[in-house]
Amino acid sequence: MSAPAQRATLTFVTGNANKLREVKEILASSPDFPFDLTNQDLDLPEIQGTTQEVARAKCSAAAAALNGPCITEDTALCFAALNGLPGPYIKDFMKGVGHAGLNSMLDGFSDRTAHALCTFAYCRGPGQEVLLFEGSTEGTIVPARGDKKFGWDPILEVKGTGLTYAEMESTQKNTLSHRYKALSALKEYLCSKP
Ligand SMILES: O=c1nc[nH]c2c1ncn2[C@H]1C[C@H](O)[C@@H](COP(=O)(O)OP(=O)(O)OP(=O)(O)O)O1
Ligand SMILES: [Mg+2]
Repeated sequence: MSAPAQRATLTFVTGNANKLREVKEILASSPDFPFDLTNQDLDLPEIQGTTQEVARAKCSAAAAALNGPCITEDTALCFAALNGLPGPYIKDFMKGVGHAGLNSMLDGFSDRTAHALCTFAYCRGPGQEVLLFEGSTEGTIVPARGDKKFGWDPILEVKGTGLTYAEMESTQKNTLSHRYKALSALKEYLCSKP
């Protein structure tokens, strides 16, 4: 009887326990994912710039710090009326003004639509190219509804569902979310790689 093939390990660098939980939940239904996922929380600088620039810089820094392959993930919340802002700066906005403040920022605008944008970045090691995989989900900014356990989930009502992310079961969020779509793209790449 032959021993089971040894699977390589891929480190997901994040300090966000909810991201890690969702990524594990999504990958649980993907037995074909070609890596065992581990996690490290590294304190990495997050630069200012486009979502792609932020994602590349963070993943390069993570691969250098780990001296090995890794993935990182950046999530932006982009308001149409504000040309995509807060975008990658949503963490500071959440901390600074919270759900009610994010709603107030759109008062005076007729357009309250937004999209959640997830960017996975993959780097094979220090100095190597960073590859990006994006996923986006459309919605509308609404007064908070549902469980307050994950970030801005209560204020994004997902287009076509009538529900905020926070009102959904995790199984529903994990089949239509920005994170699910970006992770599917990453998975497709990793599974097709020779
Ligand atoms: O699905 C989500 N539903 C609701 N809120 C979310 C989601 N995904 C990220 N978030 C929050 C966390 C943080 O306030 C900001 C993104 O900032 P971001 O730098 O990507 O995340 P982070 O610093 O918490 O973790 P990490 O160590 O991976 O950088 O939006
Ligand atoms: Mg961060």
